[in-house]
Amino acid sequence: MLENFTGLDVREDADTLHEECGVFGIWAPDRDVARLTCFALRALQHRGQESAGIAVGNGSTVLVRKDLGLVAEVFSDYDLGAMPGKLAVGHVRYGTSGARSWEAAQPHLSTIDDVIIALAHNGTLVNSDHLRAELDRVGVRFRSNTDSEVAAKLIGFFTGHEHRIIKGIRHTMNLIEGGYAMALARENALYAFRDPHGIRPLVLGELPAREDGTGAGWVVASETCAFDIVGARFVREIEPGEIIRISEDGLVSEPGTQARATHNCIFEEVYFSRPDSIVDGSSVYSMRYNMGRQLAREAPVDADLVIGVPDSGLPPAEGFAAELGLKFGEGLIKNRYVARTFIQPTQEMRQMGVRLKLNALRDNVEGKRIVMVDDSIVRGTTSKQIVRMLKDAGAKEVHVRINCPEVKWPCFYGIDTDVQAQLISATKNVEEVCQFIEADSLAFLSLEGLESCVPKVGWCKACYNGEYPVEVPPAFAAGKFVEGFKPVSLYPPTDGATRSIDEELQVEVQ
Ligand SMILES: O=P(O)(O)OC[C@H]1O[C@H](OP(=O)(O)OP(=O)(O)O)[C@H](O)[C@@H]1O
Ligand SMILES: NC(=O)CC[C@H](N)C(=O)O
Ligand code: SF4
Ligand SMILES: [Mg+2]
Repeated sequence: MLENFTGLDVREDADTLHEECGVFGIWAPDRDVARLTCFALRALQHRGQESAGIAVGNGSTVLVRKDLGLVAEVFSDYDLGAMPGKLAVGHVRYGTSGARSWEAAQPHLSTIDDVIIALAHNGTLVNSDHLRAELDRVGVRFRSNTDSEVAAKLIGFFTGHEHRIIKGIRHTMNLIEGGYAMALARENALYAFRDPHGIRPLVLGELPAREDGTGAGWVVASETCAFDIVGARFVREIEPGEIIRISEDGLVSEPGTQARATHNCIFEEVYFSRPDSIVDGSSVYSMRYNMGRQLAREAPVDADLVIGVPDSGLPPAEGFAAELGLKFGEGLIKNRYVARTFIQPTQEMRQMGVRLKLNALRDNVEGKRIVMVDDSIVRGTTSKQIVRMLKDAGAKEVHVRINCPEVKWPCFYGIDTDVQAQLISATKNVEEVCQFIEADSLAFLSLEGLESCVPKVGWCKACYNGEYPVEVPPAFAAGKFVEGFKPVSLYPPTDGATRSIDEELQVEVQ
């Protein structure tokens, strides 16, 4: 069955904004680490539905199980029972680099003599082609064509020379550019590290001991919602450029690479993160609610009912209605058993995909002037389908309100929107998009309005304003921008971006 998928890249067929990836790591020698990782991955399932994997360190080696499919499809009770260990890392994938294949599923392995390491990565590395060629030159072989495997093999390569994994990670962090939040397992230690701009999120939590004093441990995850499910307490964010190492010796924070200006992905707040997660000290739910209120102040409209597009459009719709004193209610019912994985690659089936997932609630919308709030318009497929659905169900007017600005620029740091021509707002203005989705009116939240609803940390906003914190190498960007669009690089590339492996081996790391 797997062979049907191997090497088949279906990302071109994707028709809505897809998530990125979720990573998790746990150090808890007297807990069932594989099962706890499986629970955590289920909490992070919204971040990626293509494949799932768990690697367990059991003191003497690393065991991995990964496959295409949802977490519940990949891991049986039997599988989890066969993976006892002290620590584990887990991953759910929506690929941004390489095929949607078994080989591209994570964690990726690398061996250094008799030591095995397993790496889980959320993000995209913009210079992985150069680094792959470098590894290729020195005889390193790959099983997949993903950027994440390049990182795993780089760590393995440098560790082979330096004989310490921490040094292997540091050399790798010197070279890789882009967005990354990574968790790495070896047989007796867990590592977690994050890109120097903090583009992709990674948080640290603590597992409290049981009443008898056993069971204490540490966890790392893309989002805090994964902590709640395993009973862990949020401790702090993993800092940009930091490496955390957890072993019998406890938790140690080590410098990885020089932190640069913080640029957390603002789209996490808008769409990717679950509303019950806490990001930068604020609840995602409350930030989205406030985005809805701000949107209502910026683009008010009189209506009989405000509805949200499930799931991420619900909190801002509630805020929008509250701000204007309008009625908030359900207008769309979501079939929670439909996974995008099953959406087929023809236009007819794509459209059916939205209908499979959502249906209009005629009782509530018939004869009414509706405000429909969603988090974003990317390619425009979802909004167009839903507006039609609401009108077919008898809505008199449908006013669309979007709680982020127009997505005009491609993302190269972990989201699969790296081709600008696919973004409807890159080539159409608000009025034209409104016509395309056949709405009665359309408005987007301003960038200033969005920023007023999130904490005052540094943000990556490149998909809205074209200002990229990490320079995208010309070869990687080739053909990805619409003619006439000139991205701005906020900083020059680092020295490591184009360095060869031989040159990096001359660099002293601690
Ligand atoms: O303009 P489009 O290209 O259609 O993309 C935008 C839509 O994609 C996302 O929803 P998605 O269906 O991916 O997931 P969700 O159910 O989590 O909202 C997002 O919430 C928008 O609804
Ligand atoms: N969405 C992601 O974070 C993907 C991670 C990695 N670039 C991959 O394609 O596997
Ligand atoms: S470009 Fe947009 S989606 Fe990509 S990391 Fe930056 S803010 Fe996030
Ligand atoms: Mg949606």
